[in-house]
Amino acid sequence: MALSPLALPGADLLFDPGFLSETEAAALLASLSAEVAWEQRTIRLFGQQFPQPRLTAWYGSAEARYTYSGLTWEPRPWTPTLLALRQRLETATGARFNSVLLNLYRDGRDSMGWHADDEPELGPAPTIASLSLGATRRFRLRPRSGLVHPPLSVDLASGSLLLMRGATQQHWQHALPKTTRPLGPRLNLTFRWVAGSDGRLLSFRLNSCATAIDYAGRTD
Ligand SMILES: O=C(O)CCC(=O)C(=O)O
Ligand SMILES: [Fe+2]
Repeated sequence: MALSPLALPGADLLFDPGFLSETEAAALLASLSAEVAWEQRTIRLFGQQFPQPRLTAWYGSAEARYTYSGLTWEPRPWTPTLLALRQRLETATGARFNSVLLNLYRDGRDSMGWHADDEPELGPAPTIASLSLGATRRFRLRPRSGLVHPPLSVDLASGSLLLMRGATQQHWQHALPKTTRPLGPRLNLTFRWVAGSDGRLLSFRLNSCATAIDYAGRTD
């Protein structure tokens, strides 16, 4: 299939519900679930530590150091599987990526809270390619202050590709809510370009007061 625009004011979104075939997506889910070094990180919020309600991993080129929810991550080196995927996504999108954040939502109790990917390392108008594998989950978008618009829901099925570009992160937040539906695991990869740690992009920080509030503990 092909990438086509999702109409949303102040955002630049492209969506391909079938970027990978079902078979390809299932094979990739199996290999990445096994070969990725998954971790459950903790997040500091209001002076307390909480386990993130999902497993994560960060891969990329050495310069792609990244600060996320108050944590600094050194990327693990690319694996052949991730490099091949990056190549494919660069060809399909015309963008360049030097890193990928992987999230594994083990079941419907795993989630990601409302945030925008507006860390200074990503620059003012990041292009983020989000590839989903496994269980279909509902991805929600809501406007940030200054924009009045109803929220948008997009069901991200296995093999789908969502491209967020331009001012999307400045005007919109997104989240992956919990669900009580019995679901298998879902793996999401967000390919990004992260500027080096020399601070080149710091002056472009536009949303300095944005918070990546991500507290949503599992109840088990
Ligand atoms: O799992 C998803 O679809 C969203 C992931 C996300 O927003 C992120 O990694 O920043
Ligand atoms: Fe995000």
